Amino acid sequence: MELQSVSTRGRTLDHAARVYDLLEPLLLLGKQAEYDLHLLSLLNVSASDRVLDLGCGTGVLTRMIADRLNPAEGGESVGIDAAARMVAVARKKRASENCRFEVMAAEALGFADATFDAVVSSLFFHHVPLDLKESALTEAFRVLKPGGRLVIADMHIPTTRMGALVSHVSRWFFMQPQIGENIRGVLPRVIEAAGFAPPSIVAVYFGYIALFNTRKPNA
Ligand SMILES: C[S@@+](CC[C@H](N)C(=O)[O-])C[C@H]1O[C@@H](n2cnc3c(N)ncnc32)[C@H](O)[C@@H]1O
Repeated sequence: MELQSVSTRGRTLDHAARVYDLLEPLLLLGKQAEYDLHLLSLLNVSASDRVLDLGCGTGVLTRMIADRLNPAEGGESVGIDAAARMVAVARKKRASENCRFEVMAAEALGFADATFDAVVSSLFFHHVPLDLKESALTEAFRVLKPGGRLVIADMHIPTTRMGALVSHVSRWFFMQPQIGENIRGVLPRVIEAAGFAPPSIVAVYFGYIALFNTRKPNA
């Protein structure tokens, strides 16, 4: 049965699914793998962790996480994306015992409370308007266990001239007003408003992208 995309006001990438893995390295000058590795070092997964990747696209990060988990100990990496074609590509590249992909909107997660040890996301939050950023983070908080980690890579206030230039060009190129919200620095405020501890923030990729690292407080 053909997968169906879910309805969302986020900017989904069904139309780009086939070429995404070719385009992304060009747009990010091959830097994505570098900051995905940085994100993974902050995440520091244990073999038995259950990890959720929001807006997983073709599942590059979801698979990198799965490689660090042990299914025999319950380790599982789950990627969700609202775009059915992205999920179809991700599943084709790899779906295994401890690595699965679902069509789902980040603002309406179909998982029980306290299911995951960690939630991650790379370049998803600039695809959704402010109220969906808020709902997605409230949902991330709900599905995390107490003490669970949240690590996000996304556009933030540029810290270098080059970063400012790249963010203005990408706002124009992608015609996404939500990028403007990100570069005005809304994410840390929205992360805290969802109940998380204040995130630590590390600038990467010419100060154009930041890694936000925080936890759900212990109950
Ligand atoms: C720039 S891509 C990032 C993909 C992947 N995380 C990566 O780093 O390559 C953003 C993804 O968010 C997805 N998306 C947009 N709105 C969404 C929503 N409300 N819920 C879940 N995914 C969404 C898009 O379909 C797209 O695949």
